[in-house]
Amino acid sequence: MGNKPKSKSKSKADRKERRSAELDEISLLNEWIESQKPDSGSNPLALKPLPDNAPVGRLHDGSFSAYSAATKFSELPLSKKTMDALKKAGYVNMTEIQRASLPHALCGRDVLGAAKTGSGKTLAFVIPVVEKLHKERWGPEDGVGSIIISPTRELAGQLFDVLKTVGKFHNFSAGLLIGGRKDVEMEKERVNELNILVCTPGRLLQHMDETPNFECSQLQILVLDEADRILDVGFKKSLNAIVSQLPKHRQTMLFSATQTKSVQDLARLSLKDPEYISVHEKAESATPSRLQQTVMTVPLDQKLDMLWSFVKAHLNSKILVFLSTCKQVKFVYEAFKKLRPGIPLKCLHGRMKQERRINIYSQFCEQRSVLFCTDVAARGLDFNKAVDWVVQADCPDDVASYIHRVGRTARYLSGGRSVLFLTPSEMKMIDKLKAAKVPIQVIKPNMKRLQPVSGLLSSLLVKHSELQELAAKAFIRYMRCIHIQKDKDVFEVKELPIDKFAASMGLPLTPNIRFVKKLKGKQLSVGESSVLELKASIKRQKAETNKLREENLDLPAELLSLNDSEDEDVEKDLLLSKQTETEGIEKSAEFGDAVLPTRISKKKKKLKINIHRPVGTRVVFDEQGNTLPPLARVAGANNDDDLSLLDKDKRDEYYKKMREELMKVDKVDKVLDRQRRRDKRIKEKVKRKRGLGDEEEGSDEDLSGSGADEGTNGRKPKRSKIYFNSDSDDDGETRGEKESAIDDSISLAEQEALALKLLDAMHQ
Ligand SMILES: Nc1ncnc2c1ncn2[C@@H]1O[C@H](COP(=O)(O)OP(=O)(O)OP(=O)(O)O)[C@@H](O)[C@H]1O
Repeated sequence: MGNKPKSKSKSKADRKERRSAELDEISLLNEWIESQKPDSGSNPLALKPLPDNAPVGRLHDGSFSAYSAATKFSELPLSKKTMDALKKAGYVNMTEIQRASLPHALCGRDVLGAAKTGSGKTLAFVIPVVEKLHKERWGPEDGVGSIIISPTRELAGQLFDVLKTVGKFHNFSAGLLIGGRKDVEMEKERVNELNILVCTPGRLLQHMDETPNFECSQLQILVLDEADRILDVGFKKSLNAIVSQLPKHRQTMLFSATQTKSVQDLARLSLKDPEYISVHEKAESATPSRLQQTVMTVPLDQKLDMLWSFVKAHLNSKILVFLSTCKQVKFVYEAFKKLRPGIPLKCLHGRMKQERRINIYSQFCEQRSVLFCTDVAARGLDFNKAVDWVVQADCPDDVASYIHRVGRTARYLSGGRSVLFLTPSEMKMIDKLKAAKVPIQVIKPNMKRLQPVSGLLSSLLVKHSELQELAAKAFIRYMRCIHIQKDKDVFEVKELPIDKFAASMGLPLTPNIRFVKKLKGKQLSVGESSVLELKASIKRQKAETNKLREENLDLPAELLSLNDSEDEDVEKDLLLSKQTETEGIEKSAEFGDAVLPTRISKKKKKLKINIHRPVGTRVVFDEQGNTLPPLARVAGANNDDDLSLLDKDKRDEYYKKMREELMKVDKVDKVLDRQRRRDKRIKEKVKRKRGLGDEEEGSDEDLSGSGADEGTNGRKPKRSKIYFNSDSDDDGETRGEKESAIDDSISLAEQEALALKLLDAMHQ
């Protein structure tokens, strides 16, 4: 009992001692920072590094070591708590952007930092944030001391994790404020107690507008990560509203791989003589040196074939595929999933629920898989285990967007590869990339290795009407996206093979798009064209905002042969099929010379062997001796009716008939299949009994062992279930959905058989 007051006083004394040690440390750090400040405008990278084992901090003569020449974190004037956290996380040596910016940022200057993707910019601003509040002895009662703004929720989450790592031993409170979370009311209750906010602009503004007593009048540091994006037109209003509520006297830091220097932008943020730190400005390339970048021409109507072929040839890789709209991501993901490429597929876009987005993001961090995504994943994300390939299946909006997308691979010290598909009318993008110091190699696709998928898509679309709807929406969104693009040197709807593209997606008809009709229909007079241009520019602005919304950026080898120079590595790796990956596929099979198996196409080109067709299935040839994909044959039979399909009633009737026929064929198929499986089971049973008899005669132990192994009646698990289980898990689908996914998927053999039967039935 008597001990109690003693221990209380002891802990009080401890606290007092700790506080006084902390105060001493802070005053030493301040003295050190003040005495060795780098000259304003100087580049710390130009200084001679400190010799190894040189004394650090206060020296014998009372002076301090020159931290502006630091190459290691331990040579910087950092608190022990931050140093311990960095050590624990394994950070020892600084990257160039950290060496160049930290000395300036630690002495309180505004910083405008630019460095290549994956070069460690996050620590370059998180460390000064933590240190500033530590030195100010910031506490819960002081309110918001720092705000870090990110354009996307995933990136905000990632920044928050880095902040937690660096601030591990500090006592600040920090909060992640991003849209799409249901607990906004709880957030409102607690947000006033937070010292550091990591947020997206929309959510921050929501709190500024709605949360009682929420204020940031004491703010010390504001950070904009991916600053050029946040200063973009899409965020303009939100950012202006946010900045108007912040005190002008603060430190501001802006970071990005593609930095803004626009005076207007900087004036909006009231930067004071900012330090422009662009460590890779003089570098030979604007992208990481370990990144191998290639580009090839892919006609729009062969894009899906090319993408499918690429995925099939890289089943052991982690691949990020960028498409331009959410709808395309959905369509390609759903369609490819049904075709079962042999690698888990995932998709990420802004229309997904937040929880699902987070799940997909973390699963992709851990797993070999293909992630189809919009630009929501283009910036800042640091996928835990290296991404092997970045595939830009759709052309990026501009050079900056290209740089950020490819920057998801080859991060820090690791290597990576990227390939960009450009349609013939988008080829000017190559000049723009080269002018921006992007070392990109032009390569030619090896059409012999192309695996056409369009025919399969046609059959999928007939079987699954929801997929047809998705395809139509994806088609329309893509066209609109091209239409509203600013850069008309690169993006021009008129140049696109619209009908062929629709057909390549498996669509029986080209969906009607008003603006395309308008563009096609008449030659515009000068007056009309400027009115249209004006309308287009308004649309572009709206679209920019919508795009950000879509992304939920929170507003309320063998396929390729090198063209110029030969690079064997690239050649081999791109679409180099491994033997194991081509199981069930005739190795020597060739496929058509880029013939698109579209239904409406009347061109009869050579199409040799369909490599998807399992050995032994029936092949049907047309009069010229060419094979035809399943539904192209059906369409061929009705070629005369193609035009009449434009009539909605007739089209519906046509589809209804097709579906009925398919259902009939399905029924027959199911009966046959059931019978086949029953026969197989009986055969296996007989075989097992025989085997069992042998074993019984041999040994009892063996018998029990084999019995245990055959807990599933000796049947092998179904291949499709294993695959779809893993995929469905990826999607966070409910059990019911998973099951329907299993039922819905049709194998290639089934598709062929169905189409053949359907053809017979229709002829009859
Ligand atoms: N000093 C360091 N030592 C070791 N690893 C580091 C260091 N600094 C950063 N990294 C690692 O490098 C990777 C990339 O860092 P970061 O995400 O900060 O890059 P970035 O420059 O912000 O990229 P982006 O422009 O794409 O946003 C991360 O995995 C990070 O942990």
